[in-house]
Amino acid sequence: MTTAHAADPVWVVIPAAGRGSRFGGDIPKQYLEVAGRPLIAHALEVLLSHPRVAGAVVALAADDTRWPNWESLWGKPVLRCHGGSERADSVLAALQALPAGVADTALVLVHDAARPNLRLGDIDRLIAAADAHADGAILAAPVRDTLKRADAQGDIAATEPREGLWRALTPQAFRRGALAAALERARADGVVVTDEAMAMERTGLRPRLVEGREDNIKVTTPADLALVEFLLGKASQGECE
Ligand SMILES: Nc1ccn([C@@H]2O[C@H](COP(=O)(O)OP(=O)(O)OP(=O)(O)O)[C@@H](O)[C@H]2O)c(=O)n1
Ligand SMILES: C[C@](O)(CO)[C@H](O)COP(=O)(O)O
Repeated sequence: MTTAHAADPVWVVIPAAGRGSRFGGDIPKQYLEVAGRPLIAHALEVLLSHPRVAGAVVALAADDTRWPNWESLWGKPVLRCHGGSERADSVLAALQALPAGVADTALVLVHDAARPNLRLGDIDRLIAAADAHADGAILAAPVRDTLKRADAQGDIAATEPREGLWRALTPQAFRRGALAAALERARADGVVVTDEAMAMERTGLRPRLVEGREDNIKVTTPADLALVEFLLGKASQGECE
């Protein structure tokens, strides 16, 4: 498998077609206003501000009425497509919606719309790792807590070893053609992959883990919102770089 060259343009895919069922509420969480802007705007803008990034495709729900019709940000194209019933379907649809001139060897960064607190330093290190590692790379955070397995009653059944365990974050960086093929293969096998790396691992590849910021959190429940609001406020003041 070929590796990307350091000057090649990188494209961004943002899965943003989720319903936010765990979050609840009437507004899909990706459109909740946080630190003065919709959640989806924060990560999209920091990704598009990176000099290697050429543009983005955002996967939206077919009945999405809240997309602000951005067609470009930072002078770069922001395209959109309809997502699917699973996150992986939305990612695959966005890969297929990339402009025709984007090569199969082009590096694509897949990033959750629900992760607004992304920093340029993490993007830099992820792209550098993916440029150099043919199997791709993902941002991740080492598990620092003791892990317990629950029984049916919600009591502790076991303590699981945490050595070598990491929490997968996003962006996850892979080459367009290889990622699309891996996602199509998982779909054909009837396997729902929960991240892009899982699809690539299924084909025998071993993507590189790149330690990312612990505060690159995914807004999943209302409890996450206050923390993200605080973190984005600090980021806007130039802190926590
Ligand atoms: N069919 C789907 C499901 C999820 N996503 C996106 O994938 C990201 C991470 O998913 P998650 O946090 O689970 O979002 P939701 O699926 O909306 O949340 P829930 O599982 O609570 O419904 C989100 O940006 C979400 O919009 C997507 O594009 N298409
Ligand atoms: C892709 C991801 O954010 C990596 O941790 C995670 O798998 C998304 O899970 P979700 O249940 O779709 O939010």
